[in-house]
Amino acid sequence: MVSLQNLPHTKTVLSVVASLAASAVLIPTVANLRIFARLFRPQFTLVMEEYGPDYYCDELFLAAETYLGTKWAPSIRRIKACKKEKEKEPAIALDRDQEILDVFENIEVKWRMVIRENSEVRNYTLVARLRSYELVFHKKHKEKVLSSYLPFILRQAKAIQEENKARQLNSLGGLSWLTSTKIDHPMTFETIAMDERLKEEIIGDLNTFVKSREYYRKIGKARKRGYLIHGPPGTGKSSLIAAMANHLNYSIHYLDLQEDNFLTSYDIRSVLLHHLDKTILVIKDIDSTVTVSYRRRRFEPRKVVEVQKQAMLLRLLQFIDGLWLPRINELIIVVTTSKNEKLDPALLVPGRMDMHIHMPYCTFPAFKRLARRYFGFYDLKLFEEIQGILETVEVTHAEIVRELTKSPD
Ligand SMILES: Nc1ncnc2c1ncn2[C@@H]1O[C@H](COP(=O)(O)OP(=O)(O)OP(=O)(O)O)[C@@H](O)[C@H]1O
Repeated sequence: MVSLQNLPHTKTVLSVVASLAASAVLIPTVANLRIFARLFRPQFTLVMEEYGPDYYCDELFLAAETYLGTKWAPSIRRIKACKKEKEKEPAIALDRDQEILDVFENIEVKWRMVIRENSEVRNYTLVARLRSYELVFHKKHKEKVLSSYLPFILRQAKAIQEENKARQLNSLGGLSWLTSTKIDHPMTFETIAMDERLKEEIIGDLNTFVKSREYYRKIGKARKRGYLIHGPPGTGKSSLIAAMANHLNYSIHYLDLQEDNFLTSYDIRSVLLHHLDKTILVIKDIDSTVTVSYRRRRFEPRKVVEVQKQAMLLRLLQFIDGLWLPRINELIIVVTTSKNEKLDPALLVPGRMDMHIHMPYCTFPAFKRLARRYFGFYDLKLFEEIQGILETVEVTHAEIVRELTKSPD
């Protein structure tokens, strides 16, 4: 909640000034002159309270807290530190009555943290302590502070929060996402061995997607991009997903389409609505079938049926494309298969999966990259022979890595 106070009130100022001026003439002390100067300083104070009228945490207050947490000033004597589970580092915040000076495009502003005891009831809740940030600046900068500085604070805070967010690996347990671990996969686009032109194409596509928020908003579509990765087991499909997540700084959600309860549209909806933001939703081995047991009505016996994963995936994609999912904000869907020829043509129509990526058996350039990564070799006489062999046999990257890492020699 933000309120702008023109301090001090003109009438009060004039009357106080009149009496002060009178006394200042009689006793022109330094203290009097200071008070005099302060009263004339044309300041505005912008107040940002923690809670809005509906007792919702105010976005601007939180942004200010995040932004100021990165600022340090010798004047600060007391700070607060707290850490949320999903964050990498503890967050630092100003404590009561602490002040920070900031300069933005030659404008000087002063931030102050204020805590008031309070007995106000908001939305049936007693707010006992009201925290707020006060921003003090010269009144001639009012327009600039409102139109440039505050948006700058919001942007900065978002970037800091993103940076501090620990990326996670999640999988579906029942109908909710379980966080198993933090992503710490070393694979990057630098280390993955694959066709260089294809790699550049994927990086370009990902970068365009990330930058196209405005475009998706304009066309009114859910902001998602689908990648189909196909190739034999061990050629780097999962490694590519890790490289994509590392490149984008996204989390990963594994969706195992085995769940019995994944049959109803309601379930799909509740699973997806769980704020899948800045994440890669991974569905592996889409060519396979899953055995699902279900019952149509409550007292009927359960039936066991074989369901094509692709049918479930299609349904999921239709839901995501549907209008009821605009809340999904930056979602990348990656499906993998080792049998591309078994895929349902409906899945391959343009717009369903935006990019088809083939991960073939290991080629000679890919081998050289692996050798360089594991041994630091750039060239060897033996390479000629290996090149000849790779042209005649089908060998996966995983097999080569296993051989290369058998012994340090
Ligand atoms: N293209 C690659 N570049 C670098 N390392 C690779 C590559 N492909 C495979 N590897 C190595 O082999 C291991 C297994 O590969 P990965 O799991 O990515 O293959 P996959 O195609 O996803 O296999 P699957 O289909 O069985 O899941 C990786 O952890 C990595 O060490």
